[in-house]
Amino acid sequence: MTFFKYQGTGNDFVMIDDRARTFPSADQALVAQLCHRHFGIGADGLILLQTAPDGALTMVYFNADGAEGSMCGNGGRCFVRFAHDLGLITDQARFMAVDGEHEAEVRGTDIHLRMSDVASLEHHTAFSFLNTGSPHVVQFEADVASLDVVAVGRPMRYAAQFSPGGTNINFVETQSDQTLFVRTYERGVEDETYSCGTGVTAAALVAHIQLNLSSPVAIRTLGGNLRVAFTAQPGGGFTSIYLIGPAQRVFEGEITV
Ligand SMILES: N[C@H](CCC[C@H](N)C(=O)O)C(=O)O
Repeated sequence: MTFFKYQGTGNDFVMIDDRARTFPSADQALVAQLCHRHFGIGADGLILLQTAPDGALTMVYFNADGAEGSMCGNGGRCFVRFAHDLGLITDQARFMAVDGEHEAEVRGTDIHLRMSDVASLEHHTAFSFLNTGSPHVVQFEADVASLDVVAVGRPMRYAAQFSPGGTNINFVETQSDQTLFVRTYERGVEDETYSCGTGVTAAALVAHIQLNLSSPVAIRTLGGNLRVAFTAQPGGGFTSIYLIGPAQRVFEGEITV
C-alpha cells in the first residue's frame, strides 16, 4: 500500500489515498504502529482520503495512538495539499471532516482552511477552554520557551474536570510584536507536538478576547508560523475562522505489513 508523508508547520501525518476503501481503519494497533517514530513511519497522526457516495471528499483522521480523533487543523491543511497534489481539487475546495464541512483555498505554499464556528468559550481564573473542532485549554504563561510542556501539560490533559475525553493544552505567550508564541501538549499523541492547528486557532480567539489582538493573529510555533483570521460576533462567538499556513509533501513509500 502506498503512503505519503505530509507536514504542516511540523505537525506530520501519514496520508493514504483510501478512495478504494481498502485500508483496515478499525485496526488501531496498525495505525499506532505506522505512526510510531521507531517501529513505523513516524507521525503525529494518520489521515485517510476517502470519497462519500455523493462524491464529497472526506478526511478521516486518527491520532498517533491509533484512535479516530476529533478535528485536526494542520491535518486538514495537509489533506487539502494532498487532494491538490492528486489533482482531485483546484485551488478552491470543500471536504467533509468529523466536525462537518470545511472550505479551503490553495494559495501558493499556503493553505487557507475554514474552521468550524465557535459559539462559546469558558473562562476560568488560570485558563480558557473552548472547542475549535477539538477541545483546547489556552493558558497564558510568562516564559513559554523554558516551560516543561509535557510535565505541566500532561496532568491537565488528564484532569477530572475534562474527563472522560480529556483535552489538548496550549501554553501561550505574547511577543513584543503582538505575535503569539504557542506550544501544545497534544491529546492522542500524548506529547508535545511542533504545532497544533486547532490549538493555535483556540489561542488566537482567546487572545482576541483577553488581549484585544485583531484578526489576523500571527502565531509562532516550534514548527513554523501560522495565521488565524476570524470575525468576532457581538454575542461572544466567532465565525469565518481561517487557519492559514504552509503544508507540504515530504516523501512517499510502500507499507509492506
Ligand atoms: N494536531 C491537531 C490537533 C488534533 C487534536 C487531537 N490530537 C485531539 O484532540 O485528540 C491540529 O492540528 O489541530
